[in-house]
Amino acid sequence: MSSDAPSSGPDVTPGNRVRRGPQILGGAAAEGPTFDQLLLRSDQEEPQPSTTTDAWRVMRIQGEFIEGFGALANLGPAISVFGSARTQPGAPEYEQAREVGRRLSEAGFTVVTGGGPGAMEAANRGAKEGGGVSVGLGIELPHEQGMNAWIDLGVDFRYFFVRKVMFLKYSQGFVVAPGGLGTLDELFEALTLVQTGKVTAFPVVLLGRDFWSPLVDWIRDTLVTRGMINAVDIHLLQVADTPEEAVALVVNTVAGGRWPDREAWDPEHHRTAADHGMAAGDPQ
Ligand SMILES: CC(C)=CCNc1ncnc2c1ncn2[C@@H]1O[C@H](COP(=O)(O)O)[C@@H](O)[C@H]1O
Repeated sequence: MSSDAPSSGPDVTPGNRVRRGPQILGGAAAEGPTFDQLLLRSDQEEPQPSTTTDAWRVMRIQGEFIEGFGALANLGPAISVFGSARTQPGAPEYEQAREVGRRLSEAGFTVVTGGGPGAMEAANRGAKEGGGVSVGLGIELPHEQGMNAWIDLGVDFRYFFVRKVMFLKYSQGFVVAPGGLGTLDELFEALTLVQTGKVTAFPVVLLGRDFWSPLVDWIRDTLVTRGMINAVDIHLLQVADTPEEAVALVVNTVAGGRWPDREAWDPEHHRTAADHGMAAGDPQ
């Protein structure tokens, strides 16, 4: 598919490595409240009929996990790319996310995104341009936008939390482009899971030093200084200036196995990233 191909629909030509083709699970267009909204609203606000009680909802949530696991089970090595839904085509951030998608697919990774517009679309588009497999894990939203046009395998989720499990379970690392609350949510979910040892060897690379430096500075100067996190935790993040650097960091970390190796880390002596050969990814 050429880089200027119209966004007319996913390329599911024979020979695509994902034979499953586009697959939409769960709800698409959301008329009325979404499933997440129904789950999270208090039953006190409005009495619920028995078929929409939380107990029944658990069965639907379970079904969504089963469908998601089934659809994604054979994905192979994958990296998730997050970033703003509002990044416009042609913007530097869009082109960078696109290059990340392309470089990841050229390195043999499936590219997973939230399936939406902006940086998600850019990364999916880059993945297709690089000849790789492009996956979108969509979410039912009050104002549904639909999956972007650059996806081989699309799975729509009703519940944000189910979808977040899929990102973590089926990718080996995250590249995070500039974004807003949704992007920060995905970023901090991953960091928390690594910090608490629920996930190991999971690189998280922030793309765009200008954008991310104030956050990294705040984490170091406030969270570390005030004892909210350990000094070593800052090394859970790696910052990249360019798509090339971001992809190199994430790919090398995945290839290297366990990172951050918290057992080998010596918090007492606050060893630097350079001691571990991680200077390239040291957040400055
Ligand atoms: C323009 C607009 C609001 C479109 C919404 N359409 C979306 N479609 C799919 N995933 C989304 C969407 N909005 C937010 N997300 C999730 O949150 C992240 C982006 O949120 P944000 O724009 O940084 O906060 C994405 O990585 C994605 O996983």
